[in-house]
Amino acid sequence: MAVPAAAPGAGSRSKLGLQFLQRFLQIQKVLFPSWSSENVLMFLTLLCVALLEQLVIYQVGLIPSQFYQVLGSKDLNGFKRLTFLAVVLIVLNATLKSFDQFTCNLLYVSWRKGLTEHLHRLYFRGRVYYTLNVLRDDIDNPDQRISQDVERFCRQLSSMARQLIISPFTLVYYTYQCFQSTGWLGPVSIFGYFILGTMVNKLLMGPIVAKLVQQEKLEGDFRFKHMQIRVNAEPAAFYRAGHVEHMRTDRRLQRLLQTQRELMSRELWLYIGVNTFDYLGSILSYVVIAIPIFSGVYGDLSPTELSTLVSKNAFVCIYLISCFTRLIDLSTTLTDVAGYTHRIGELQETLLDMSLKSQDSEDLDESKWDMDMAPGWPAELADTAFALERVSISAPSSDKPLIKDLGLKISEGQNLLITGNTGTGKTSLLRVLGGLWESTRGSVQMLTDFGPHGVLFLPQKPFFTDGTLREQVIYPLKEIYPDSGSADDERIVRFLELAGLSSLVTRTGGLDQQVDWNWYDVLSPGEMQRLSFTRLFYLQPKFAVLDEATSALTEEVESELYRICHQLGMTCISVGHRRSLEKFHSWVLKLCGGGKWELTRTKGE
Ligand SMILES: Nc1ncnc2c1ncn2[C@@H]1O[C@H](COP(=O)(O)OP(=O)(O)OP(=O)(O)O)[C@@H](O)[C@H]1O
Repeated sequence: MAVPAAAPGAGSRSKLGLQFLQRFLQIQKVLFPSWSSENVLMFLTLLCVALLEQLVIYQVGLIPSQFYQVLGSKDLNGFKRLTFLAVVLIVLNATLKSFDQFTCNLLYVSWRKGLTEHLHRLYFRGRVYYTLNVLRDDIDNPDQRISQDVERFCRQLSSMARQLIISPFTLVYYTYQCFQSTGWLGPVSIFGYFILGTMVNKLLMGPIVAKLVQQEKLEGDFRFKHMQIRVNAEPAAFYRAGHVEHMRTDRRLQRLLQTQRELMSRELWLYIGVNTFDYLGSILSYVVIAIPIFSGVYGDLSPTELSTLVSKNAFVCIYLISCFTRLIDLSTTLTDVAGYTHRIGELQETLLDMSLKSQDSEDLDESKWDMDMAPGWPAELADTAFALERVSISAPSSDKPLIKDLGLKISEGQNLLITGNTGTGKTSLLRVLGGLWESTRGSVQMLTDFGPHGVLFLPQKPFFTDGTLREQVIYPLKEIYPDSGSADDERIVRFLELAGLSSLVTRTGGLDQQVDWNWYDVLSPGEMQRLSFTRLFYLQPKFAVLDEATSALTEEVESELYRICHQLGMTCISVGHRRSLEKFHSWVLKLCGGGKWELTRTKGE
C-alpha cells in the first residue's frame, strides 16, 4: 500500500466556509438519522437535564443572599431550613451535572458507532476498500480517518453539545433580564461586542482548520510507518534495517512535529483573541452602566442607590457576557471539529461516489454469492467461468499495454496455465478477471458467481484473518453451513491432513481455540500456502484461480495438491513459472510482454 503525498492545496480548501457547513450537515444526517432515533432521544434528554441544571444553579445562586438575611435577623429555624435546602440543591446540582456528563459520554459512543458503521458500510461495499487503498491517491490514510478522526470528532462534538444546547435558552433569558435592568443599551452593546469577537475569531480560525487537516494527514503517515515496520519486522530484521528505518520514522515524526508547532503558533493568535475577549468582557458591564451615569441620566440618585443599581446591572450583564464568552471559548474546539469534519466529509464523499460506481459490479459478486452456502449445497451454475473478447489491459495510470486483444473462454475442465516473464501482466489478468481492474478495451464476462461452487481466487500473498483455525479454513464463509457439527470438524481435519498440516490442530489447541498470534508471523510461507489449499479443499469451488499458489512448495507437494484439486472436480486457472505445472493444465497462455500473447494446448493431462 502506498502512502500518497498530500494533494496540493488540500489544506487551503479546508476552511470554515460553505463547504464546511455542507459537510457538517451531511455528517449530522448520519448522527441523527430520524426524529425518533436513539440519538435524538439522548439529545433531548441532555437538553432537559441541562435546563433543569440551569434552574437549580439559579436557585443555588440565590442562597448566599438568603443566608445574609437569616443570619442578619438571627432566625435559627430559618437558618436550619435554608441549610437543608442548600444541601438538597447542591446534591441535586451535583447529580444533574454528573448525569449531564454521562449523557454526553453516551452520545459520544452512540455517534461514534453510527458514523463508523456508516463509513464501514461504504468502505466495505463492493471492492471500494481496494480501489481506495491501491488505485487512488487523493484520499490519504482512510484507516486513520475511520478510526481516529471519527473518534476525535465525536468526542469534541459531544463536549460542545452541552454548551451549545443550553446557550439559546440562557441567552434569551439573560438578554431579557439585561434589557429589564439596562434598557436597550446593555443587550445591544453586548451583542455588538459578541459579533465583533466572532468575526475576529473566524478570521483567526480559518488558517488553523487547514493546518489541523494537514497535521492529521501527517499523523496518519507516521502511524502507517510504524504499522509497516510491525507487519514487516522479520524482513526488516534480516536486512538489519533498524538504522535506516529509525531514520525514516524519525523523519516522519519531525515533519509531524513541525506541523504541530506551526499549528500551535497559529493557535496562539486564537488564544490571544479568545482571552482578550474574555477579559474585556468582564469590564464591558461597567462600560454599559458608565454611559448613562456620565451622560447624567442617573444624576438625581444618591451614591448608595447608584452602587445598588451598578451591582444589580453588573450581575445580569456579566452573566449574559459569560454566556457569550463560553461560546467564544468553544472556538478552539470548533476548529478541531471543523478539521475533522473536512477529513471525514471528504472520505464520505469519495466513498459515496465510489460505492455508487461499484454498485453495478457489486451485483455480480459478494451480494450475490451466498456466503453461508457451504460444500454439499446444490448449486445451479454455468459451465463457463469467464469469456473474454478482444480484451486489452494496461496498468493503472499507464498507457503501456500489458495484454492486447485477448480472446479466451475458460470452461469447466479446461485447466489454464498463465506463464510469462516478471511484470508481463499475469496477476493483472487475474485482477481483471476478478473485477479489481477494468480492462482498457474489449469485454470481460464473468458467467459464474464468486465463492463456493463458483470461482475462488487464491491470491499471490496468502490472506489470513484474525480468529481460530476453523475460521481460517472456512474463510470467507462466516459460519459452517448447513450446521453439520462434528461432520464438518472431520472434513476440516481431513483436508488439513491432505494439505500436510495435521500438526497445526495440535499447535492451535483445537479447531476452535482462540489464538492471539499473528498467522503471518507463526506460519512459514509454505505452511501459509498449504493452509490456503485447505481452504480451497473445504470450499471446493468449481473454478480455482491460483496465483503462484505453490511457489513456496516442492514439486512433489505441488503435484499432490493439484491432484486433490482435480479429484475434487475443480478447474484450475493457475499463474506460475514452473514447467512441472503444465501437466495439470490443458492450455498455456504465455504473456510475452508489450501486449503480445500465445495460447497453446499442452501435451499434459
Ligand atoms: N496498482 C498498480 N499501479 C500501477 N502499476 C501496477 C500496479 N500493480 C501492478 N502494476 C504494474 O503492472 C505490471 C504488471 O504487474 P503484474 O503484477 O501483473 O505482473 P506479473 O506478470 O504478475 O509479475 P510477477 O511474475 O512478478 O508476479 C508491472 O509492471 C507492475 O509494476
